[in-house]
Amino acid sequence: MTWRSVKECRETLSNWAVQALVEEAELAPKPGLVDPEDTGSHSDLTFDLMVSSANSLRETFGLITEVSYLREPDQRLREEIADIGREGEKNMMQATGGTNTHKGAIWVLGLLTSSAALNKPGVGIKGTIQTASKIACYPDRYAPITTTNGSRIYENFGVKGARGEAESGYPHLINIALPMLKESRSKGLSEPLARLETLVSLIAHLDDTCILHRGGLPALEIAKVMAHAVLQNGGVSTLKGWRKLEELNETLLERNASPGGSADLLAATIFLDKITKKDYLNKKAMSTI
Ligand SMILES: CC(C)(COP(=O)(O)OP(=O)(O)OC[C@H]1O[C@@H](n2cnc3c(N)ncnc32)[C@H](O)[C@@H]1O)[C@@H](O)C(=O)NCCC(=O)NCCS
Ligand SMILES: Nc1ncnc2c1ncn2[C@@H]1O[C@H](COP(=O)(O)OP(=O)(O)OP(=O)(O)O)[C@@H](O)[C@H]1O
Repeated sequence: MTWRSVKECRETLSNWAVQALVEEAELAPKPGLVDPEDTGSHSDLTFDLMVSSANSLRETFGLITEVSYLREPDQRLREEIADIGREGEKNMMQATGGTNTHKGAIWVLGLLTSSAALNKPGVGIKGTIQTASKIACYPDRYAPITTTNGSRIYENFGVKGARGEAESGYPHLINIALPMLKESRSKGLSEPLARLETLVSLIAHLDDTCILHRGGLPALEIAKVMAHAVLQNGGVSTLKGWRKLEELNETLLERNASPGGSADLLAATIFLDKITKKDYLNKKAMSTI
């Protein structure tokens, strides 16, 4: 099986990446994060801004798809998509008037769209993640030497954040988010509840540098404990679990903390879910050779 053309590949994958970001933003009520009901811990973000930022990234994901199309993962590809990703960050900053809406999301969805474009469709979720990780492991030789929230966190806490998650093969996608989405659906949860449960399970496990840089280690620890409490009390589809989710939200707001890394990995989970949809695999997006 293969794509009919690079154009089809580009349009399909960039649409799904943008759609995954929009669906992540639309999910509510997310603790500490921007959604249609409130802006969580973010005084400089709105739901409309998240959606227009997501749409402004279609070109970035499209270009990444195009340069990756049926290539091998190698150092040159890594550097080409790093360049496009950095340009995408600049465009995002322009589209939002200087606010970071999707930096972490550009990183993970950039790597995944690149991987999905260079692999043939049908390689599956694990294959797509493995190649994305392989690309991330090549050194980014032209990365500007600047201090970022992530670099400060690494110096202070030794936590590797978004880069470490990619280089180690996305363990929180493989071991936490994807199994939780599957399990929640098989228990009969509605799609929004299954996604919310997936987000909570990510918060319970991830060393999220977004929480760390806003609230320090105490915020990260309490967020994990309280997210675990949601799951231990039956999850988001039960009254007790829902109360715990509200408590988690209140605590994150009190500490001005936001699980942006978990939100990015939820968007990645939604994207990966789309690439295994049967209509895409059987007929819609490709021909069989
Ligand atoms: C690696 C990245 C994220 C930069 O790291 P940096 O230290 O500057 O990130 P910073 O801390 O400012 O933001 C990272 C964001 O990642 C997310 N995040 C935080 N923790 C985690 C985690 N444990 N796992 C996954 N994502 C996380 C959050 O949204 C957070 O805000 C990336 O932006 C980058 O290197 N870009 C260069 C362009 C590039 O190579 N692109 C390639 C594909 S597009
Ligand atoms: N729905 C969402 N709400 C808020 N953040 C999200 C959401 N979805 C994804 N994110 C991620 O959260 C990160 C935004 O975090 P944050 O606002 O803390 O930005 P920052 O620039 O790291 O911090 P600061 O604004 O404090 O300097 C982005 O990298 C983005 O990918």
